[in-house]
Amino acid sequence: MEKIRVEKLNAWFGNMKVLKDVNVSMKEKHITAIIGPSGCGKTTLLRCFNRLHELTPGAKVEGKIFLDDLNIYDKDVDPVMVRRRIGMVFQRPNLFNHMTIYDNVIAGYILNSKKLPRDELDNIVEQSLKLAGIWEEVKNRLREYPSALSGGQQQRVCIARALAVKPEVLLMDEPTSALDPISTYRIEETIRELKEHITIIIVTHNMQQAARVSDDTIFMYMGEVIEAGPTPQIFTNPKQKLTEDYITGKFG
Ligand SMILES: Nc1ncnc2c1ncn2[C@@H]1O[C@H](COP(=O)(O)OP(=O)(O)OP(=O)(O)O)[C@@H](O)[C@H]1O
Repeated sequence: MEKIRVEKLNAWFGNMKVLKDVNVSMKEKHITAIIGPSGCGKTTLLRCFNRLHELTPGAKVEGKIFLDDLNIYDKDVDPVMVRRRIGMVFQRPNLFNHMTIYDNVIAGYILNSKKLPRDELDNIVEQSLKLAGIWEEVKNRLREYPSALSGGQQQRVCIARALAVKPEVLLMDEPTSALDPISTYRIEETIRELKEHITIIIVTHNMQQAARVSDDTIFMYMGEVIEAGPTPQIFTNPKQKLTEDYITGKFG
């Protein structure tokens, strides 16, 4: 089933058009990878999904993105609600250093002044850290600060924090680009486990990673979607010459 559908999406930074008539969709509880050479618009497209792009001064978006039946760019849609339903994990771990690991996981609740009973919060923290595959490593360290954790552990706490508010979609912008191979492997494992619960869209520079983790792949070039389809087909039998040239390393 389709979870997200993009229709005639165009985006700008000032006068520079960086997304050109993008039409593409993502299936529910699938992992969709967005690949393409540097500067082709992967991150911009990702940031349109939770209405972050428009926060950059001078940036503009036109077109529609449907989350189920809701066009998130409709005039009366609240971007904060969109960001609750569509969470995001960034390239580098960005935990709040002055907050404990526990408080970081429930930061979404603290920042929204949403008061929940302690045992409910405890439960959210445990479930989120379990889903992010880091519970065993931090369950006795919840009152410590993030700086006590490795980069890979911090990134998994970031994933837990994003999951804690129970989003339907998780956006990941090169989530392992700052990590060593073992941490990368563990995050990829976590991503694959998460798809049982959630729809995932991941931007990656790393084609092996796209091939390893994703069900579907979108190939972009100079602001356009060139080809989208099941990952095995994109990697072994692409329809477009440009896709084939990129996949086989002729440019990139
Ligand atoms: N804050 C910004 N202000 C102006 N232009 C920007 C800004 N961020 C990105 N761009 C430009 O928009 C275009 C698309 O960038 P985007 O970051 O979406 O590409 P990308 O495919 O994610 O690249 P990379 O793989 O290098 O991260 C590029 O030409 C880039 O230089």
